[in-house]
Amino acid sequence: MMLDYHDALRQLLASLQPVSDTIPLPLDKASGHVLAADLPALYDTPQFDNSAMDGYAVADPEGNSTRFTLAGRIAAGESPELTLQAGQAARIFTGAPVPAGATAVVPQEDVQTEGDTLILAQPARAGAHIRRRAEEYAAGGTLLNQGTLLDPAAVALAASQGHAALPVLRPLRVAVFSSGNELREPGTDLAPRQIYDANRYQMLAWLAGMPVEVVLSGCLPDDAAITRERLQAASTQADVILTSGGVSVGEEDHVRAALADIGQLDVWKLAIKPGKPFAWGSAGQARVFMLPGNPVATFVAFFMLVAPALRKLQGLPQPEPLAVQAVSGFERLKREPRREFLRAVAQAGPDGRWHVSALQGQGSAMLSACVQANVLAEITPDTPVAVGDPVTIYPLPGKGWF
Ligand SMILES: Nc1nc2c(c(=O)[nH]1)N[C@H]1C(S)=C(S)[C@@H](COP(=O)(O)OP(=O)(O)OC[C@H]3O[C@@H](n4cnc5c(N)ncnc54)[C@H](O)[C@@H]3O)O[C@H]1N2
Ligand code: MOO
Repeated sequence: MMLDYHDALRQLLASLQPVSDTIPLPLDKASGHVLAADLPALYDTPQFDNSAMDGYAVADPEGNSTRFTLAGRIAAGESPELTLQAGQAARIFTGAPVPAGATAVVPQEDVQTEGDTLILAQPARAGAHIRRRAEEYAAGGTLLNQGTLLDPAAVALAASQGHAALPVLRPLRVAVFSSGNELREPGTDLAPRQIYDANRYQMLAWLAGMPVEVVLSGCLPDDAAITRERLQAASTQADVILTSGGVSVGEEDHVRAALADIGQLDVWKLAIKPGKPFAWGSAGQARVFMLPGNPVATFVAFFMLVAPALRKLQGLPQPEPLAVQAVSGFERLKREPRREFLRAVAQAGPDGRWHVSALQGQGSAMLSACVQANVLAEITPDTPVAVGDPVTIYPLPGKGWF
């Protein structure tokens, strides 16, 4: 009995332990990595009461004045000597420290000036447009929690508190192999019946968006002894070994057999389409993921299984692919016993829901639909789909959403 996708993903993720080694990375290299320890708030944020607007700081303790006498000017970066007395105002700019005595800031669009007199249409609300010291963070607290993905917002927050380097989980070391005697390197000549190696470059492209270090990359020949040797050598250098091809049932499919010889094969074959012969296991300390050779099977298996596994190994708290509910704009009468992931296009409808249409060219050798698709649409086993039926979609990266 082949495992269902959802059971397989659960089982796979449960079997993986995130890396634990920590390295420091400078801020400009930290994006996409996972924070390995809580990061302290070093300063109050903001550090001082400051203006949220270009305008005027006013001292109106009673909250009923509309006329003030201008008594000074404060720009960002300056330390005001000034203390405003009731009835006084100071010209002020966004980010500049609010002088002692000020009760509010009034944006410049809302005032008139006559010589040294500032005139408001109505009294300012107490505290208006003043960003208070420590209103966001107090020094000594936690700025970012361990396990946070260092996205642009988190990097900016760390920088805003003066952290120049961040402790992150060390990048995974990954080895990437395609396999097959028919494969040639792009840029070289093709002999008859040879094809170019698309899958190794596909896998490298998936990895390019992740905080990993590719330590080995190559093409394995259809040769049992060489495949064993290369995988064995990779297992001493890599945390993760990815292979594509040679995992099905043909006599020239040596990769799975090689893993069984040098390590351990945990699972082979899932009830998914495409991607059925997907397998995983381990060799020494290395986790091994074997992707089927058909390029679309590699695509689906990488996105739906390998990428979540890598996210788990990298310490991310929610490694599963994002699932979104949509409405089918297509009909599919076929009953397929494997759970299918169709290449599809989702668009927001006027009803505020996502509407999804399946692309032409669903063959597992047809990469063109992967290029056009912005989602994979999940078809439940043995279940026909009618227009208007609910469908789960998985947004693909690099298609304009993330
Ligand atoms: N008798 C059976 N045959 C096949 C079965 C099966 O259950 N019984 N499963 C089919 C399915 S489903 C898939 S998917 C493929 C996967 O097979 P392999 O992982 O062993 O892959 P290969 O046989 O090596 O190659 C399949 C196909 O993909 C092309 N390929 C391989 N690597 C690359 C690459 N790096 N770049 C571009 N194209 C690649 C290869 O030339 C073949 O055309 O098995 C089915 N067969
Ligand atoms: O699983 Mo295969 O991927 O159907 O082509």
